[in-house]
Amino acid sequence: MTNLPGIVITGASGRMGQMLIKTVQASDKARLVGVVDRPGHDWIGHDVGECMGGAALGVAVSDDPLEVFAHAQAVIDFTSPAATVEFAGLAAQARAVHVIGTTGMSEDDLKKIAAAARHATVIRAGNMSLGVNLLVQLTKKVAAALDEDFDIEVIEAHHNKKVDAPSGTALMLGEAAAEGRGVVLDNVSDRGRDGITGAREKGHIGFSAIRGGDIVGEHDVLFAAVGERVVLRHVATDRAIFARGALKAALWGQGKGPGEYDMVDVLGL
Ligand SMILES: NC(=O)C1=CN([C@@H]2O[C@H](COP(=O)(O)OP(=O)(O)OC[C@H]3O[C@@H](n4cnc5c(N)ncnc54)[C@H](OP(=O)(O)O)[C@@H]3O)[C@@H](O)[C@H]2O)C=CC1
Ligand SMILES: O=C(O)C1=N[C@H](C(=O)O)C[C@H](O)C1
Repeated sequence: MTNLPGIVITGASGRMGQMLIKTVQASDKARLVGVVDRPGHDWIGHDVGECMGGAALGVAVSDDPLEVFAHAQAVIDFTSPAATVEFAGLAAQARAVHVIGTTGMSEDDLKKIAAAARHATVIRAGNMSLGVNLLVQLTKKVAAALDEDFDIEVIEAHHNKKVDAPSGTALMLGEAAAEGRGVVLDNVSDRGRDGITGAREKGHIGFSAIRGGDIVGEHDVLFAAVGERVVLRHVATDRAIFARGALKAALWGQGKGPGEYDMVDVLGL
């Protein structure tokens, strides 16, 4: 039992943090060795199981990531860009696999994570579910098959607490569509249309974001031509799909060399 990879969860009190803790706890392939939350959070020092309203798990919430990472084989991190950049350096120092689900990262954040991945195993994806990663592959194929007479639009919907847009998943889908078409997304991306925008430019890839209620995550890739439309869709109804994917990544990463990997590597898609 004690030979099982030890996992640390950051952002313990968050929506994904709590789901990840339950997922690791229920697994017979890994053990929960630590959880981290922000300094000053009222869970610090208390048993995380009790904080979550259940039975004690024998794991206290810490505000000292480096001390906790030192006991882990993997850190699963769904927090904020600033926290994730800090954790990337600390996980590398502790020689723990860093699984990153955090979205909304800037180019500068991504450079810092790439730097950490020069001497650490980092697995990062804007969506850890099997279904979305399959949709990414399908999007690439459909975009390669259809010409610019088909306008590509990525439409996403999430809960009203989400802080970043477009979602990490929408960006993955946009990148896949651009790759399928043989173009660079940054050169053809249409985001945040408002006012007198002019007619849609041929070849562009548009993004729209809906925010409301408790929507877990919904993504459509629309290929719209004159007289017909193709729609590829993924609907998440339970955050457990992301947590299962993240745990799978943490286990897959054991023994892998330094580098930045994604869920396509993990799932072998
Ligand atoms: N890749 C994927 O499959 C998925 C990715 N996500 C992404 O994961 C991220 C988190 O989502 P969600 O759980 O809904 O968000 P929440 O806001 O519910 O959770 C984030 C948690 O991280 C904590 N946190 C922030 N900064 C620190 C820090 N410096 N040290 C420790 N903890 C910190 C927050 O604490 P506090 O509240 O005090 O700020 C909070 O508890 C988002 O970027 C989201 O887009 C979500 C689902 C799936
Ligand atoms: O913030 C969320 O909730 C989600 N974030 C990820 C994203 O930005 O795509 C994944 C999922 O859609 C849920």
